[in-house]
Amino acid sequence: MIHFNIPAIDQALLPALQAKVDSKTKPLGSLGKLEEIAIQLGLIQQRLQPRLQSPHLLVFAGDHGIAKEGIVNPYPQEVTLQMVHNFLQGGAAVNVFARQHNIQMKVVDAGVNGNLQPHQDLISAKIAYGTKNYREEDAMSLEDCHRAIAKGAEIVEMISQNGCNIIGFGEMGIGNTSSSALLMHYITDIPLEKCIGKGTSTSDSQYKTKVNHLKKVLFNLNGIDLKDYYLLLSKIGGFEIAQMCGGMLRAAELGMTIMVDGFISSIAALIASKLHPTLLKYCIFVHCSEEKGHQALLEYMGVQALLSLNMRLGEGSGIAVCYPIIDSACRFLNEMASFEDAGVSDTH
Ligand SMILES: Cc1cc2ncn([C@H]3O[C@H](COP(=O)(O)O)[C@@H](O)[C@H]3O)c2cc1C
Ligand SMILES: O=C(O)c1cccnc1
Repeated sequence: MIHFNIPAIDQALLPALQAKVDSKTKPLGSLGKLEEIAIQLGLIQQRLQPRLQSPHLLVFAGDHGIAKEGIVNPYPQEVTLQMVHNFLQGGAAVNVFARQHNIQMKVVDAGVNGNLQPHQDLISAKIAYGTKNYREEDAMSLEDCHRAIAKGAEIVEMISQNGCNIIGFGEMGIGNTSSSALLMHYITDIPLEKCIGKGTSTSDSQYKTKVNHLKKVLFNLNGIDLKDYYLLLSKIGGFEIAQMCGGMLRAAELGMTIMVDGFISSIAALIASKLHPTLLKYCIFVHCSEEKGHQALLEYMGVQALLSLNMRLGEGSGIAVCYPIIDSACRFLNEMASFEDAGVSDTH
């Protein structure tokens, strides 16, 4: 089992960072959330001039056994593999936005049910050809869960060695809104119906079927220690969720800024933060998804999302869209003139 050592962020620099923000030629506090992000970046990097270096976005892909039934997911399981090809060809939403903002994107095969040819943007980290159906048996063995955590950590370490200090976590896996809702319910104790959203569906009747079907999973978990997060992940999780979780923990350990995408990415952050609460200080939750449970999940973690764009896609698409705002926060701190520099009069 892999151990992470995530340091608490030293707050000693906070007054100097706040003073720097306040010295800029603007009314006090007028850059709102940009000011909070600028300070967070400064604290994570422990300097008054934080820099965003080589931004990366990883899209972790994995299949879910339950998706084979076609009951909780309107789109068939094959779409995971097909979308991975689409990512590698540059045709998905996340590709378009990542290209727009010069974010390097890599696709991780965490556990896709199919074989993939080698590709320069593909990281092969397959644990298995999808999880098992957790309605019938554990999604994965505990051993595979630990392998997935370690693999995610290894991948992030490799990316950081290329000079990246800000990294985003997106995902692709048909059926993974169901796995995420179950994980949220067991970890937070929020009623299951408040955790389940429509996912890729737009129909109320499909939603009701999804809720009824997922309620049947509840029996399998009787008697397990719900605070054993790795065990829970192995019972009902996904390989992409486990790898994101390990990746986020290693990113925090390395002092990187973590960009969390929508509902599924936030579930990985939830598990990671249950294991190491200091993780949240390294995270920027870029947007609040339309997926039903996301707002409640963010509130449970005591965090606020940067934007609310009514998006409900996943892939890391929210990260790619919101990254320029984080960039703006960093730039104003570094480039904006102070009252003194510009000869502008401050308040009396
Ligand atoms: C074409 C297509 C592209 C996607 N890109 C992200 N997702 C998103 O939808 C899936 C989760 O929804 P559910 O639990 O309802 O299956 C995930 O793969 C997620 O990333 C997509 C889904 C589809 C169909
Ligand atoms: O918010 C998300 O991450 C999300 C929502 C719906 C479908 N897929 C992903």
